[in-house]
Amino acid sequence: GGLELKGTLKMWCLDDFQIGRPLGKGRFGAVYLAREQKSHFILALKVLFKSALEKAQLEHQLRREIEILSHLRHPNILRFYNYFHDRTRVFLMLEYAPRGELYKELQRCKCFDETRTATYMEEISDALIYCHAQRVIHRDIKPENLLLGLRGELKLADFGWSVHAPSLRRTTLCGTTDYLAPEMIDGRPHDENVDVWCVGVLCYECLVGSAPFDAPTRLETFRRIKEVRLVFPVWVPDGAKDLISKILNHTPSLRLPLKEIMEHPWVKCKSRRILPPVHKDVNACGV
Ligand SMILES: Clc1ccc(CN2CCN(c3c(Br)cnc4[nH]c(-c5ccc(CN6CCOCC6)cc5)nc34)CC2)cc1
Repeated sequence: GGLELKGTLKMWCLDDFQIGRPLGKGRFGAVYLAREQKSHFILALKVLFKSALEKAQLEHQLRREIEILSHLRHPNILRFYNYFHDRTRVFLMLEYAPRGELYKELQRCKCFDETRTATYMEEISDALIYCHAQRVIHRDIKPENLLLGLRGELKLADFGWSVHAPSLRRTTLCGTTDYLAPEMIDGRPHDENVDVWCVGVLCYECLVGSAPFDAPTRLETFRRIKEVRLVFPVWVPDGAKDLISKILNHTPSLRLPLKEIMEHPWVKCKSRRILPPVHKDVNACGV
């Protein structure tokens, strides 16, 4: 079962856990495998250093991520159970994704076949339909923020950049440029359709093994994104080319809606999505 609830609102602390191996290091901290002492429940514990967060003025962004994550429950969204902090660190209790990070899998396989790619398209579209229904836009969809569950299903993680739509970006852009939508580059107001753009870029990168607007310099990548200079290798199947071309439209409102991505003939025929058995969500950690 889930992490048992003690009393009404359980205040967690580090002593409640046995810390396992590090799952990865980041700029502001690290993620460890952890086991809750009483229930032996396995989870991922993300440790962030308050000093680093303050220096980068990201405390408000973390507060927003916690606020947003604590209300999201979907099989393709990495579950957030609870959080706690001590004098120097903030701890996020997150679902453990047993099959690791999608981008490492993509590096290992070079590219994915149609079945695997179409299944990911169905899963991420369903997760985003759920987020957008709550006016949450992720804004940072890319292989680095996607994890793989027990059955290889996609788990959308890292809502650090997510906001409530509509929104104007306030903090400077950092990290990969390949997934930026044209309106994000121009700093124009953006809405849920930035996530739809990223689904198109992800579909291309999964099938081809490199991003559609990849270029030697950041500036050239921006130019290719704004022109939507889309070039497919000859072997990309027509169904996938049709889907990607309908998503990667410069005009946000003309992009194929998520529901129609899920119903696209190529996705319908190639996807082998397995939904986990629905279980009554034991009131895990009182979130
Ligand atoms: Cl502060 C910060 C620190 C590190 C990172 C980068 N990753 C973010 C995602 N992290 C994981 C989270 Br959150 C939740 N569940 C996970 N599960 C794993 C994981 C699980 C299994 C493996 C081992 N591989 C699995 C695939 O086969 C080869 C071996 C590697 C990683 N990483 C995470 C791992 C670290 C982001 C932010």
